[in-house]
Amino acid sequence: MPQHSPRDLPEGDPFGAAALPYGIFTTPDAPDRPRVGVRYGAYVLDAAAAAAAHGSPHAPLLARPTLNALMAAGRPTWQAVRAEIRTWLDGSEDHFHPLDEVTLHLPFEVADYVDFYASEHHASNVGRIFRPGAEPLTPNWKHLPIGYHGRAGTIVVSGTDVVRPQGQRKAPADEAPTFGPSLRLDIEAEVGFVVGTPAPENTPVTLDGFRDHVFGVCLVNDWSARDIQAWEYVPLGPFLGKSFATSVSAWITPLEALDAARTAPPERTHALLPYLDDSTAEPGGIDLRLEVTINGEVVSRPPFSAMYWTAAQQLAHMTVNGASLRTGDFYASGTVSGPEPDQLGCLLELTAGKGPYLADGDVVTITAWAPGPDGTRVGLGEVTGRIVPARDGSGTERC
Ligand SMILES: O=C(O)/C=C/C(=O)CC(=O)CC(=O)O
Ligand SMILES: [Ca+2]
Ligand SMILES: [Mg+2]
Repeated sequence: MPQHSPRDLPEGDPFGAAALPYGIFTTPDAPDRPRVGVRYGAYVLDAAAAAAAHGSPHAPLLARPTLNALMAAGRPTWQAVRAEIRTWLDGSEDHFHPLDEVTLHLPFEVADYVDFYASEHHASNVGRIFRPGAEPLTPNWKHLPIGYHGRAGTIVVSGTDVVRPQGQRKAPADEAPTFGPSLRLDIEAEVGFVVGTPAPENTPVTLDGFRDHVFGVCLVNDWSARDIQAWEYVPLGPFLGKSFATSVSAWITPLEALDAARTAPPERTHALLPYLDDSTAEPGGIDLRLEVTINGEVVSRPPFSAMYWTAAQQLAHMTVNGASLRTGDFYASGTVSGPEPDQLGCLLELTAGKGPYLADGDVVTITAWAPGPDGTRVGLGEVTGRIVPARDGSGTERC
């Protein structure tokens, strides 16, 4: 049944009271006034307007063009605001806007961006393709969550077109590199974690500190130009092959909404150093069911519960050297791939390195949901993007 009023939430809607993700939106009558919204079914609750109408002390955190002020306010405030929002859901209908009548914006100002490599299935598959003949997993892989620093300034909100990147490519058999549009443009289905509470330098975040620092979770597509990447990445890792654009969903799901989806990570095959040892910590895995479609056709259903390294371990690792955390720091899980052939999170793996990769005009959409309390579902929204031709206008066939 379509939702004619915010009060008619359809049974089983994944954007019910158990989810309540945050975003930043504008309405056509006030395009210059981005503010905090909360998704409820097919509607966006204007949290700033509802807070003002209810005399909430948190109104100033919500009448903002990004989530950063709310994110910086810390976990007790996140809990208080979420509890208040639940009481506003049956308030004035004037505070709700149909989702298809609003514009959604990049929900937070990104500070630093790190991308990890936490799926054993993905890392092994990619290792076999990129480094045939070598051990697929490097000797450090089971001892630390491998990551690299990405480009914060090119993170874009879902719905933004992605211009096919250009750069140097050189296949092993080529005599010299050539310059041009990437011919092996790929996706990476990932889950992102948004830091709210900062941490000063030289105070590493423990596994238990994860909940106090991470505000919420979103979906990520780490677009990857495999030809550029394969030629440039030795020895310092990914650079221009990934820095042209990274798409994130418009909705940030509060960590608390995923409590019922917590699950034990895969069994650890190697003893971990104390700061990463999660054998006695609360279950660090999260049961998120991702689905990847290209031009409307499902190509994969990657299970996030299969990730070897957890988001809590990644945060502990990121800060163990004394590095500080800022509000808006953002880290992505790494490509989510499961053990089955229909659970792989990128075309490199789905096509065993042979392609085809993305063609101009292709639309890639990643969605996900998690089990919520009492048999409900918690939707994570979607991250979508369309490939548009390289800036030099050269046509690129499906390749
Ligand atoms: O060289 C490799 O093994 C591959 C590296 C990546 O593609 C990096 C990356 O983005 C990792 C990930 O998403 O899991
Ligand atoms: Ca990645
Ligand atoms: Mg990227």
